[in-house]
Amino acid sequence: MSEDQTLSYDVVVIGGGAVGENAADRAARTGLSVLVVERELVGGECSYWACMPSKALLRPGSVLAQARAVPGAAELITGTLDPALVLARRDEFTSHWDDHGQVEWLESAGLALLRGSARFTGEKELLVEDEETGTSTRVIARHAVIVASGSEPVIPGIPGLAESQPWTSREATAVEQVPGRLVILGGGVVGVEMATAYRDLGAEVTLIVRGDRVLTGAEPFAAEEVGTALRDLGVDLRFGTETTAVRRDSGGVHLTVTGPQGESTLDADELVVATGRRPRTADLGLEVLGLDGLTVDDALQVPGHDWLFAVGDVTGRTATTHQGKYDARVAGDVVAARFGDDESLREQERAAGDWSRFRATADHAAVPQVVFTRPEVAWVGLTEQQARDAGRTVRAVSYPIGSVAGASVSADGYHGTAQIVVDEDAGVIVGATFTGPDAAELLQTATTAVVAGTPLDRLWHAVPAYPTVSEVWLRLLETTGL
Ligand SMILES: Cc1cc2nc3c(=O)[nH]c(=O)nc-3n(C[C@H](O)[C@H](O)[C@H](O)COP(=O)(O)OP(=O)(O)OC[C@H]3O[C@@H](n4cnc5c(N)ncnc54)[C@H](O)[C@@H]3O)c2cc1C
Ligand SMILES: NC(=O)c1ccc[n+]([C@@H]2O[C@H](COP(=O)([O-])OP(=O)(O)OC[C@H]3O[C@@H](n4cnc5c(N)ncnc54)[C@H](O)[C@@H]3O)[C@@H](O)[C@H]2O)c1
Repeated sequence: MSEDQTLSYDVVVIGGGAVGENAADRAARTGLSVLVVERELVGGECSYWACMPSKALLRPGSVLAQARAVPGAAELITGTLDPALVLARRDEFTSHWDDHGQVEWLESAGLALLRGSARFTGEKELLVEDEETGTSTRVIARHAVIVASGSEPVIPGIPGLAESQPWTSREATAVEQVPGRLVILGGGVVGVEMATAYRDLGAEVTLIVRGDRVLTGAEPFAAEEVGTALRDLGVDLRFGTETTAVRRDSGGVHLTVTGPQGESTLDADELVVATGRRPRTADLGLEVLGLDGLTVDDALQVPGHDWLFAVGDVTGRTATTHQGKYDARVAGDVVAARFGDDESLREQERAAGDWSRFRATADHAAVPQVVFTRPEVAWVGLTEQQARDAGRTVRAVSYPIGSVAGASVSADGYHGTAQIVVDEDAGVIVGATFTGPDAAELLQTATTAVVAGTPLDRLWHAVPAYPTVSEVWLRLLETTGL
C-alpha cells in the first residue's frame, strides 16, 4: 500500500463509535478542525452490535411480560413472539448495518471523516490504511489525538474453543436464524441479557457460570433475583461449571464441562462467548510512543503525553456507552479549551477541579449501570460491600417495590427490590440498586442524589407523585428512620 496523501488537522479522533463521535463534536466547539478516523461503521459497536440491537431483541419479551401482568390486557395475549418480526425491528434499529445516517450527522457537525485503520507512526503522526480502496494516508495532528478505539471480546484459551467458531456478542446481536439450542459462556451482563433474549426468541438456552452467581458486579440480592428469574424463564443455569474443551462438527458444538455433578458433555447448535472484553489497542502502534496501554487521568489525558487523550472502552475506565460519552464530553471540552484560542476557557480549564465540566469525577463515585433482564437491574455508585471495603460506615436500607401503590397498579404481582446504601457519617446516599419491571427508570433520581451528595433530610422534601413506582423513594427514606 503506497502513501497517497498527507492530511493535517488540529485534532484527530481514532474511532467513530458513539464515544469518539461525541469527543470530536465537543473538541470542535472552539473552532478547531477535527478529523474522525473509522475503519468499520461510524456509530461503532453500540449502534450495530451491542446496545441498540440487544435492547431491540429484549424489548418485545419485556412488553409481553408486562402486559401479561395486567388482567384485562393479559387475556388478549394468546400467542408468542414472532422471531422474524423481532429481528426485522432489530434491523431497523441497526439501520440495516448502514452508517449513512451517522456519516450525515458527522458532516452536519462540521467534522471530517477518513475511512481506514489508524496507527501511530510517531508523536501526533498517524498512518491510516484503507484496505477496501488500497489507499494509505499520512495524518498529522497539529494539537491532539483522542483515541476512542473501543474494546474487543476476550476468547478464553479453552482447548478447541477458538477453532469451534464461537459467536461473540456481534453474531449474537446480528443473528438472522435463531438457533434451536444455544450455550452461553459467562454470566456477566452480555450473558444474562442474551440468555433472556434468546429464551424469548424460543431457543433452548444453557448459561454456564464459573462462580455461584451471575452479575458479580451487582448487589448479591439483585444477582440472585436475576438468576432465579432466568431459571423461571427456562434457562438451564449452571453455576460452578468450568468448560474444559470445545469441538464443532456437522452436528453442532460440543462442550466438555465440569460442574457440581462431575464431567458431562453439552451439545448445542451455537455457542456464545460472553467472558468479558479488553481494550482494543493491539494494532494502534502504541509501542512507537513507548506505551503498552492507555491509562488516563480525570481530564482523560495520558500522563506524560500532553497531546494524547483516550476515552470510552479503550481506557478500561468505562464499559458503557453513557459513561464513555460522559468522558468524551470532558475530553472534548478539555481539548477545545487547551488548544482553542478562547483564553478565558483555557484559564477555566487550567483552574478546573473535581466536579467541574473539565474533570470526569463521576467515574469514581457515581457510575450508573442498567441490565435489561427481567427483572431489570439498575445500580449506581457503591454496593454495600464496596462501600465497606472503602472504609465507610454504611447502612443498607431496602424496600419491596411491589408494596407501593404505583407498582401494584402497574402490574399484578409486581416483584422488585429497592436498596440504598447510606453513609452514616455523611448522611448521604453513596449507592443504590433497583430491580423489577422498568427499574431502569428509577435510577436517575439515585444518580442525581449520589452526584449531588444530597443529605437524606433534604431528599425528604422531594415528594414522589401518587400513585407512581417512584413512591418507593418515600418508603426508603421512612425506612432509614425519617
Ligand atoms: C452486547 C453488548 C450490549 C451492550 N449494551 C449496552 C447498553 O445497553 N448500554 C450501554 O451503555 N452500553 C452497552 N454496551 C457497552 C457499549 O457497547 C460500549 O461501552 C460502547 O460501545 C463503547 O463505545 P466506544 O466508542 O468506546 O467503542 P466502540 O463502540 O467499540 O467504537 C470504537 C470504534 O473505533 C473503531 N476503531 C478501532 N480501532 C481503530 C483504528 N485503529 N482505526 C480506526 N478505527 C478504529 C472501531 O471500528 C469502532 O467503530 C454493550 C456492549 C455489548 C458487547
Ligand atoms: N446493559 C448494558 O449496559 C450492557 C450490556 C451488555 C454489555 N455491557 C458491557 O459490556 C462489557 C462486556 O460484557 P461481558 O458480559 O462480556 O463481560 P463481564 O465482565 O460483565 O462478564 C464476563 C463474565 O464472564 C466470566 N468468565 C470469564 N472467563 C470465563 C470462562 N473461561 N468461563 C466462564 N466464564 C468466564 C467472568 O467471570 C464474568 O462473570 C461489560 O463491561 C458491560 O458493562 C453493558
